Amino acid sequence: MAPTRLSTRSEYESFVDRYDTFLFDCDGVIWHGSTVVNNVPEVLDMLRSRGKRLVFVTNNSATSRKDYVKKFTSLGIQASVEEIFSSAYATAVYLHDVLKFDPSKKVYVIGGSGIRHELEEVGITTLGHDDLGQVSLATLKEIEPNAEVGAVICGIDYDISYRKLANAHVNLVENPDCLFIATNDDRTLPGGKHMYPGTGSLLNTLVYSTQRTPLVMGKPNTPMLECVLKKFSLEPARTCMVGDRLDTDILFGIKGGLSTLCVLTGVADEAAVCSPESPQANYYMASLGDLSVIQ
Ligand SMILES: O=C(O)[C@H](O)[C@H](O)COP(=O)(O)O
Ligand SMILES: [Mg+2]
Repeated sequence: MAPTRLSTRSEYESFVDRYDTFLFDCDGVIWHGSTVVNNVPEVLDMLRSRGKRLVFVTNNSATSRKDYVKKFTSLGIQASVEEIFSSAYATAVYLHDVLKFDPSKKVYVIGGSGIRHELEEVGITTLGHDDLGQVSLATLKEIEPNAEVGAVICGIDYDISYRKLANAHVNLVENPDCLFIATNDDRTLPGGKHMYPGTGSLLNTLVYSTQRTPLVMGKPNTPMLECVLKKFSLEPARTCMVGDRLDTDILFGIKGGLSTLCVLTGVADEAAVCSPESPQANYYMASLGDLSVIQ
């Protein structure tokens, strides 16, 4: 079923009135990199003024929730830590609360400060963020499995290095008890003008070399979905997931029994959004900033 295209003021009004909670994806919906999408701050203000609850659900694990608040503020958007649910936070919650990860063990991280800080918040020590040094065949033998490492986590890492990959690889291959977790597995990362390699593209280097399958946290996978549904006690019939990608955001909404809105901000290809295998009823399409016509 093709999505219902919203384009008139009355269509926007009745769409907004249908829901109490809006889950917003971030990359490609609220912003592209560090550029906010036109009129989106006004749309979010309008929703808040109508008493709507906003939750920001992002697969981007590069930034901690506290630092996301700073980013939102810098872009003129009000947001609290409690409203932000990133794949780094979902990973920390899952390791700590669900897997009951042994705090005497450490986590080797391929990823940014977002993962490190969220894990530290739940008392888990991380390794790997400064493994940036050059490697040669002569120095390769220095890279050994570390018995203290109980898990390897892979997220988006703008400072990816062979040294990090080699450390992650030996820990995953030499220690079968070492958990293998990915914050998400998006193939690409929207950066505004272009798409770039996403977490999934980095992750698959390790999947290929170790022949191990990671547990993936982020949209549309179950760990993130269950955490969000539980933490915010969502009423599916009154909740809409707003995203830019069918394979993560829209599928996440469908799995949660939510309504979905696919936004067209130059990332989601309109043809793909309208593809015949597009999902179910309560599936909408709009340019998010256009909703600013209603106050
Ligand atoms: O590669 C990634 O990690 C993702 O493309 C990216 O960060 C997605 O973030 P989201 O659209 O879920 O905010
Ligand atoms: Mg996105």
